[in-house]
Amino acid sequence: MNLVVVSNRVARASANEPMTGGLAAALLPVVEKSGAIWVGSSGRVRDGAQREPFAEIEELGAGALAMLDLPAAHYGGYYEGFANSALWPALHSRADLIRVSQDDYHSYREVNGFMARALMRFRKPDTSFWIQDYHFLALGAELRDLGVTQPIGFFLHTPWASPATMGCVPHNRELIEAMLAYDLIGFQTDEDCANFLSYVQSEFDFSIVDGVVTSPRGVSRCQVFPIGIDADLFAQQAQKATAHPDVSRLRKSLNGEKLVIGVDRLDYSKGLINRINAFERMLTSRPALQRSVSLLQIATPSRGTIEAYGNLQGDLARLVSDVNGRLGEADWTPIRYLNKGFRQAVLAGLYRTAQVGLVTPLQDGMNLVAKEYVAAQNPIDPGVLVLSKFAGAANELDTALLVNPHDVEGMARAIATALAMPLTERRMRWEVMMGKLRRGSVQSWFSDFIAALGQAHASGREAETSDPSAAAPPLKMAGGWSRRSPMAFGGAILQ
Ligand SMILES: O=P(O)(O)OC[C@H]1O[C@H](O[C@H]2O[C@H](CO)[C@@H](O)[C@H](O)[C@H]2O)[C@H](O)[C@@H](O)[C@@H]1O
Ligand SMILES: O=c1ccn([C@@H]2O[C@H](COP(=O)(O)OP(=O)(O)O)[C@@H](O)[C@H]2O)c(=O)[nH]1
Repeated sequence: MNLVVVSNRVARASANEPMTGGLAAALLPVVEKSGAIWVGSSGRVRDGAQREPFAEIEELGAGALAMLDLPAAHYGGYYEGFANSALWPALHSRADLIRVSQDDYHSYREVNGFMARALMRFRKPDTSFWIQDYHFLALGAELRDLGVTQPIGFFLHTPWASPATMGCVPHNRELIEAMLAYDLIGFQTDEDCANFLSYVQSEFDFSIVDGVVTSPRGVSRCQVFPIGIDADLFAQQAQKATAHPDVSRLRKSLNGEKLVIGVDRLDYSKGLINRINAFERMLTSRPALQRSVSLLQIATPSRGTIEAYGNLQGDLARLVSDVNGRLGEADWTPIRYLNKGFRQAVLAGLYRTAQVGLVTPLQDGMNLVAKEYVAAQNPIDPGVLVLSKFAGAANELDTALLVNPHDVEGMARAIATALAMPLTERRMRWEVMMGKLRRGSVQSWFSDFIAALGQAHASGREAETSDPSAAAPPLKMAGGWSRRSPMAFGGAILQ
């Protein structure tokens, strides 16, 4: 089978540099092995109307990585604008942070259309397309407009918020209707899938049976596929990484202190302000812990040109400096705060050094850091994961200490409990989590989705041919054509 995977951000196997975000980190090893073509943004833009999109193509395992220069006139409106200042806040239940213009929406649609045209170059008769994330909600519909009748799947890496919150996104109705051009729509959790289906139910008069939506665009199956990691590989990396100079220097610098670790993009969804407040609360309400523990918070800069992110960076820097200034001593800094990224081969060793992993997002699609922290632990003496119940990962990692990230006092208590937890309890909790991580690997996430995509496409086609009303010629929808039959395009029939 030929597979084309599409995402905004891609990762280069050769780069050997810190990953920016879980999507790229998760996809790299599996796409590499699958022989698929992975298409995404190069991070560069190009002026003018491009007849043939410019793509830098390099080998990726048995397949290839194609990095496209996106149109200069639309990149900002698409990425910083509609994707990250309308969809991202809404998907993370922060409709109050939506800031977009009509032009941003136009740019978002332009880039989705541009990507669809660019993908035609990689299309063969047996190609399946797998589109990733909220940057490309309308890409499936754009591909159908170009006559693509092959399987097209979509996976959302973020949460899907309540219908009321998603209803705050400008143009939500036409955008979500366009999503029904996908054969398979994948979510991280049952709650995300249920929220999506209740939006569809409340806005449209389409049949929904067992997660299958039948609309004039065709048949779309909605299903849950929690993304995983390669836990055993991560465990090996962590063991090796203890010899890395960055890790051994950290160990030496601890002088017997315990370590709590947080690793996040600098994003308001990650709950960083509440986390720092909770760590401070733990130290002030339990003075005996002062000097005996510190927090290493890695906060990798992200989407820095967006106002909400810039504000957060300033607020966080001030808060950390205030806590360190008030509580620190000449020989003890309560919070070691870093605005840079580490390669996973080093990160794995940092996780293993820490007695507590602190992962407390206000909302998170999955949160791979939580899974990586668990996988990196020494089985003989594992650390404790303190995990927000609003991270997708909490569904599987339910023997972590689950916390409400809005409850600062509760989090302070949980961190103190984690620091004092006896070995037998730590082992018992860790073994359960590690077993689940092994069973829900990123490899099975990938192959389960691809298998379900084939089935969804086949059964959708079957349903369309057995339903007399589906035998009608392709339906012209407000936003394009249905997938019911190939359409003429540029003088040729594209199949
Ligand atoms: O590409 P960026 O704008 O720099 O952002 C990085 C990625 O952030 C989001 O990651 C999500 O995917 C993870 C893997 O499934 C998941 O664990 C996490 O909860 C999500 O936040 C975003 O969805 C990606 O598109 C970005 O590339
Ligand atoms: O310095 C860093 C910080 C993070 N990461 C990786 O970035 C990903 C973050 O993914 P997660 O799902 O936790 O959150 P996202 O940033 O995608 O919202 C994880 O795989 C981390 O290993 C990394 O390689 N180096």
